[in-house]
Amino acid sequence: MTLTMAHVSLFLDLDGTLAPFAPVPEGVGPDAARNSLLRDMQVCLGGRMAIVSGRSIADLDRILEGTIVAMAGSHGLQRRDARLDMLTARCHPKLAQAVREVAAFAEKYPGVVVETKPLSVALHYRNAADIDVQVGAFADDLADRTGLKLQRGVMVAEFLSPGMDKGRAVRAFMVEPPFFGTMPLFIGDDLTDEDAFAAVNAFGGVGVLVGPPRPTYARFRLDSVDGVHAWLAQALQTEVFKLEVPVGPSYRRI
Ligand SMILES: O=P(O)(O)OC[C@H]1O[C@H](O[C@H]2O[C@H](CO)[C@@H](O)[C@H](O)[C@H]2O)[C@H](O)[C@@H](O)[C@@H]1O
Repeated sequence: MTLTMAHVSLFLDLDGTLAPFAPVPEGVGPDAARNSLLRDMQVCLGGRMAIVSGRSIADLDRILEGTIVAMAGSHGLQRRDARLDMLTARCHPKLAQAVREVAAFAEKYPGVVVETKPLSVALHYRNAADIDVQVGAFADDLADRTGLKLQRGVMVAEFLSPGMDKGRAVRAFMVEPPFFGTMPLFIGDDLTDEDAFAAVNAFGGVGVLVGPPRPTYARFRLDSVDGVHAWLAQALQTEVFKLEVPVGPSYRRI
């Protein structure tokens, strides 16, 4: 499948898609080559490009050096539109309690990293021993007691205000200029990106999964972060997005 750039809006996840994983969240920093590629892509698409991430917008600006205009951060709880207007959800009244309880849980398990964000708290256990079961029980209970939404990703449990996700963020961009009326393309790797894959499908667009095949709403696949960079560079040169590797019928959820 080949998509002419002039008809496309591009939505990109950050961690695992544009940036390789690091042991801790702050381990991801600015990268001159990546940021220059994204800047060029934003210009080439006439601003029809947005980063859609679980990170806060302030953190995205740190990593991307403030060069990208449209962004959804904190899984859509924060959104900066193409006119630079900011929309931010209210902080959940039980967030402070969740931060305390997550910190207390982390003290029991070496390697667990707590990331406190403006509108959520994430418990990362990428570097901890096999504690999936303990995290699962703790996270379900905390979400039940606080009313916070539990968002699971790969080796992470995050607690945030209910009501938003990456799919809703993509939908919000798609009804505004300069995105309105174009075909959305979403590139992402994590479970949290599935809402966005489903959203682009509803707009007649296409999702691209980064990494090995898995059950997904995405229709195409790229192998790795390096593969995403090379694919974006090729698109800039040719002014078309070429989608060559289907995700495989047995993995398609739709
Ligand atoms: O939606 P994304 O842009 O993919 O962001 C998802 C989360 O990414 C970050 O955590 C992940 O990457 C870290 C750095 O590589 C890694 O240490 C951690 O284990 C991963 O879960 C970020 O820190 C989170 O805030 C984002 O929600």
